[in-house]
Amino acid sequence: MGIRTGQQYIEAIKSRQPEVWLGGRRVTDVYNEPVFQQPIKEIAKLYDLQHDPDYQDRITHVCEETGERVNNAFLNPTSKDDLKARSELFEVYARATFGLMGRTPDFLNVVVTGMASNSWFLDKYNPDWSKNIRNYYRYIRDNDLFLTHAIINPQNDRSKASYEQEDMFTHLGVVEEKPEGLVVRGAKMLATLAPITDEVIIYSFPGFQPGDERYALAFAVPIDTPGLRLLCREQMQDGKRSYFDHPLASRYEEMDAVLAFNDVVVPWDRVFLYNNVEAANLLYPKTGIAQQPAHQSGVRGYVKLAFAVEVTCRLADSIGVDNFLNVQTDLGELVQSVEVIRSLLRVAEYEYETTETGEVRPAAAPLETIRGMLPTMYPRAIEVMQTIGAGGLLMSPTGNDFANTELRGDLDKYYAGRAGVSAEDRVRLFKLAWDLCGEAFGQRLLQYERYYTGDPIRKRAIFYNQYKRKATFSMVDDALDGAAELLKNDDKKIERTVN
Ligand SMILES: Cc1cc2nc3c(=O)[nH]c(=O)nc-3n(C[C@H](O)[C@H](O)[C@H](O)COP(=O)(O)OP(=O)(O)OC[C@H]3O[C@@H](n4cnc5c(N)ncnc54)[C@H](O)[C@@H]3O)c2cc1C
Repeated sequence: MGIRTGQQYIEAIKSRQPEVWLGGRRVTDVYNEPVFQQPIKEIAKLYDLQHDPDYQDRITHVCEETGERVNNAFLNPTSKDDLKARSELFEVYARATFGLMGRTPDFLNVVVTGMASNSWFLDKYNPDWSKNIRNYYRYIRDNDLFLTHAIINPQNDRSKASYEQEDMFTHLGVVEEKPEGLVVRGAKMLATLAPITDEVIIYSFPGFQPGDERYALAFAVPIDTPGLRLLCREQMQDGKRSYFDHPLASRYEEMDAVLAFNDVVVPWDRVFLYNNVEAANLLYPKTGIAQQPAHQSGVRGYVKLAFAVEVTCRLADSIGVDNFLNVQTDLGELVQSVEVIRSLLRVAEYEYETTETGEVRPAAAPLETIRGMLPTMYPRAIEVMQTIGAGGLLMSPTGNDFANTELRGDLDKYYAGRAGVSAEDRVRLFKLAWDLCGEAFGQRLLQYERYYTGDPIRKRAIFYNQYKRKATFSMVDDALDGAAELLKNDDKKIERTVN
């Protein structure tokens, strides 16, 4: 089939009945559930872009194996141009959603492509795993599927390993092997967009210990697999709020869910790794599933930061405060932070690495630096937005107020911005900003930037430790050696105090 249309994606959603729980009730019609409907349509637009003549060549390519057109997320990059093709896709999708939807289909499609093109790694442990991931890659590529993932154990007692938790199957683990597949039980989190996807893939960050064998697993199943329960967080909007009052929250809410597996049978041909602590710990470092998706996240994060900064600049301009030095300094800082991330991305793409098998990966250090810096840069942009918007963020009237002719005169007068900015334009802008910096929707976006791919605190510590293993810090020796050399000949001797 190759690239899907938005309508084909919607038909797929309508055809399935995943076990979705939301606010204490079972959702029986995902497509018509108000909170899911607009996000489904936003994802559908991304599928449609693949058929848009203005975008098709930029975000898709003809697959050598099938001759069909497929998304660039399924491209195994073997050159700098391939990386650029990937980057272009990431940016087109990110700009279509202002970077506010983190788990658009490209993200996990890149993960699976990375696993499949490094299947040699799994081959060492079990040739079936390697064959399974390659077949799965072909299946999602040729059917253009949308995946969610859950790689974290639920937050129970983090001081204990999975096997030490009170109930052996609190964290997702294997109960038994059957002829038809593995039976798995327990939970994983935090599957963003799960209710509106086609499939879920399970794998984990490294950190398994001996004793964790039953939890060391990777597999994929359809999202409506019997026994798989999707426990959604509280919705942040009811799906009925107006586009005038909530121009972003009404469109881009990404539902997150804990996945509870109640004796789910995973067919053997969908098992990619199982009962092997070493393989589970090496999956990330060996298969490029850190770097390739981090490229997507970096581009997406860059667009999201740039968007927040643009909103803040327009906010300041609309009420004439960007003539003040303090405001200019804050805005300058934000624009520079966008430039930092943009530059890091370009460095990552320019200083790419080629693996022994010929896969081209964006450089790890700049991508990891983006990962380390965005969790402070994005919240800072939001803080400046709150500071500059000040009380105005809280006093916006609604679309219904503007529609009321009795009020309209007052609104046009009291809510107008600087000369040339009408009341309606100013209020719409402030509402856009409030969705980002005040609404629960915006708080989730902030938390997303901090945690979407693991704990930034530990990740930065790991980054330093890896850096230290390679670094010699030799400039320090050069400086000390130079001074020691001079000391021999010079009269600037060590001063000694004589009592
Ligand atoms: C909005 C959002 C969307 C997400 N989407 C997805 C998704 O689609 N798929 C997915 O799999 N995951 C997703 N995640 C989950 C994300 O991977 C986790 O939030 C992240 O890995 C951090 O884990 P945690 O939330 O369990 O925090 P914890 O690991 O429980 O950490 C809690 C606190 O304790 C500290 N801490 C914990 N353990 C240690 C330790 N050993 N040493 C030192 N300090 C420690 C941490 O620094 C942190 O401050 C998402 C998260 C968010 C917020």
